[in-house]
Amino acid sequence: MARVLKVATASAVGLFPRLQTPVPTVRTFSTSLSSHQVAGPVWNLGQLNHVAVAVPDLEKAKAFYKNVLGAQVGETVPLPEHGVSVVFVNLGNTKMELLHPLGNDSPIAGFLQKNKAGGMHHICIESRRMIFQDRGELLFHQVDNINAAVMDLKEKKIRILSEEAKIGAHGKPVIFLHPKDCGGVLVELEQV
Ligand SMILES: C[C@@H](C(=O)O)C(=O)SCCNC(=O)CCNC(=O)[C@H](O)C(C)(C)COP(=O)(O)OP(=O)(O)OC[C@H]1O[C@@H](n2cnc3c(N)ncnc32)[C@H](O)[C@@H]1OP(=O)(O)O
Repeated sequence: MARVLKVATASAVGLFPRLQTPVPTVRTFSTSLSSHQVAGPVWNLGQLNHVAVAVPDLEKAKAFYKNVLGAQVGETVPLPEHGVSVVFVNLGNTKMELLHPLGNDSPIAGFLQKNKAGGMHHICIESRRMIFQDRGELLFHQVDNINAAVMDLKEKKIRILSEEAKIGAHGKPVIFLHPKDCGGVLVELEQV
């Protein structure tokens, strides 16, 4: 859903400190947002949030990153709604997420059956809100980017692996895109 803000230049810059004048991305579309009305994606990819690795033995993997490589390794967090337990390894500019199956229907069970020693499971890319300037007026549209992404990707026949966004490991909405539609890589988009 689009929200419209009418603001003066100064307050726009104040509200959205990442924006410097002139506004870097300027597209024109009406207040009722639809991807039909926009030339490109209505959401904006940001940085790599994490690379996830599925592991058969979580404690062994934690010990490897902590004791052998000397990384900062977090606590094990069970996420039953995702069917996994996760551990984040802090790498400074990004993270690794160690994944281990939780429960009977874990979505990573099949992957670990095929890859007994574990392996790279998915990448997670941040998806930022995009702010639009309308017809040169100081009329800004804020897009709920995960819903915009869903709409845009469905039109482009990219399979989304859940009916709707779920809340991911960082408490933010996430969607997963089918690896066969993304060059063989399972892609998670996280709204930031
Ligand atoms: C907490 C949260 C967060 O970070 O915020 C998480 O990480 S949750 C992390 C866990 N959650 C998820 O992964 C949710 C989304 N994932 C899924 O829905 C599933 O894992 C699928 C991606 C659909 C795969 O499921 P499953 O292994 O049962 O399907 P499948 O055996 O039929 O696989 C279909 C084809 O995709 C390939 N395939 C399966 N998993 C893959 C992966 N991770 N990367 C690349 N390719 C993969 C298989 O080898 C197979 O290819 P061939 O046909 O060529 O043999």
